[in-house]
Amino acid sequence: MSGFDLTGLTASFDGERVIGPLSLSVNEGERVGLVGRSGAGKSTLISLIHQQVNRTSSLVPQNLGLVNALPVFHNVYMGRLDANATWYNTLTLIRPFARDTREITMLLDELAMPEKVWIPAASLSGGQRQRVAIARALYRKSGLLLADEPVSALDGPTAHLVMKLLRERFQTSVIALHDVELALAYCTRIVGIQDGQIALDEPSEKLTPADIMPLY
Ligand SMILES: Nc1ncnc2c1ncn2[C@@H]1O[C@H](COP(=O)(O)OP(=O)(O)OP(=O)(O)O)[C@@H](O)[C@H]1O
Repeated sequence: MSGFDLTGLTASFDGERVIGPLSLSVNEGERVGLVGRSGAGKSTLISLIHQQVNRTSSLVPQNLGLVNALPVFHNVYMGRLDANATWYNTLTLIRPFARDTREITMLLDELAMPEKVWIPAASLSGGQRQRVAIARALYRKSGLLLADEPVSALDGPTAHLVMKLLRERFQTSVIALHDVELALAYCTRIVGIQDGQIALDEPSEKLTPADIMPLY
């Protein structure tokens, strides 16, 4: 099951409520675009969902969560750390197994950066770092993707390439996007967040960019 049905979602910082209480139910197969102005609560909502689904989802956080001192390979490999035995993960740190190297290089090839597999994450550009976090989420092979602005640092054609890949590989997704056109093109449902509440929830096919603009 990759959908979820969550109620009573709330988050506060320093005693100030920034999310909810709200309910969000997402069916398997839905692709939800989370939109809303900066500070509306999208990132907070994504991490709440991630906690509530017991961290089983594939997550692309806004800060990417890469380990700079490790090569791209190991940053991607981390997507599936919990699926392997400790001895296997420890050996991989020193000398990766050929089948994992093959799989991860193929993923990086799909993201147009196979030559970076042994480069430390610290030496990558912003857009390359973002693609490593996306590769890590793809490598996890979860049915549910939670992604926070996953293509914000990518040029137009690369953003489309990544959005197509995410649509193809994840059955269900919740993706925060500032680019309303991308949200309408790749998501089946748009959820608009305003002041920590759901202010819009409609199928994408019923919406135009002008319908979403009042949220900004
Ligand atoms: N760790 C934190 N400590 C205090 N306040 C926080 C923290 N994280 C988020 N907030 C506050 O919660 C509110 C929602 O933030 P959040 O990052 O969820 O918004 P967002 O919609 O994702 O914004 P953006 O589009 O800029 O990423 C903001 O007012 C923000 O200042």
